[in-house]
Amino acid sequence: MSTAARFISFEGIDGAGKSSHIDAVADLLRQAELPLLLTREPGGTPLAEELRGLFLHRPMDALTEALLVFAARRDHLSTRIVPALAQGQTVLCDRFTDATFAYQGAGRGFDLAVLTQLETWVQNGLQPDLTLWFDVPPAVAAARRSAARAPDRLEQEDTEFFDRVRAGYLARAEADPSRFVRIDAQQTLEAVRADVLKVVTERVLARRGAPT
Ligand SMILES: Nc1ncnc2c1ncn2[C@@H]1O[C@H](COP(=O)(O)OP(=O)(O)OP(=O)(O)O)[C@@H](O)[C@H]1O
Ligand SMILES: Cc1cn([C@H]2C[C@H](O)[C@@H](COP(=O)(O)O)O2)c(=O)[nH]c1=O
Repeated sequence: MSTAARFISFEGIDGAGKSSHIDAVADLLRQAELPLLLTREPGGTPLAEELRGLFLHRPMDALTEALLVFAARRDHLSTRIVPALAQGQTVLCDRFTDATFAYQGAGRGFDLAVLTQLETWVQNGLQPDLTLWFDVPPAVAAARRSAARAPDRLEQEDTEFFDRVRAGYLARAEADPSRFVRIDAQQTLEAVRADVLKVVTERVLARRGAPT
């Protein structure tokens, strides 16, 4: 049997619903007494949270976006994620590098080879063990967002942008099918939650104690 996933990322276009389910995953894992780090990107450290504020609200080109998210990621990895994994914690991360390939790569059209190079430099081979991709049509996500909050800089992009971002996630999922699990996020909140908790039960809790 494979080992339990310990680095888990949550991905999807803005408004897909992923943030609504991370707390439920954390509750499930805490009940099983797993030590947890709950974090997000861009962000997760004081420096990376400052970069997040700039990223979400200041105008900038695609290369600047990519450099900022990878700078934030480097600090996040070296000061929070890598130490947490080394201490045996399970890491739940709201977005990671797949977002960069989807948003800056597919959405903005930025050079994927450059992103791959940055990914290699910054992550040195480290990837999530499991990525839950909350997949939803952009029109559904836009309706959810507009009912919930004022848009930030990325959320002001049009439906075509989010169509490309969604296609970017699909490409990443197809390139790494054992890491990705697609969640049909168009369902009700309850149905999505049931799917998410089933995957986490199978890929984390049921595999605890399996030989490495
Ligand atoms: N399955 C669902 N059905 C209906 N509404 C939903 C569903 N999932 C989430 N929502 C609602 O949609 C809104 C956006 O959800 P949420 O903030 O979890 O999305 P998100 O993917 O984390 O977005 P972002 O990445 O932009 O933060 C919230 O108001 C939430 O209650
Ligand atoms: C990590 C990462 C994120 N983004 C975008 C995606 C979202 O629009 C925002 C983050 O907001 P959220 O409410 O925390 O989901 O940032 C990006 O474009 N590139 C990235 O690498």
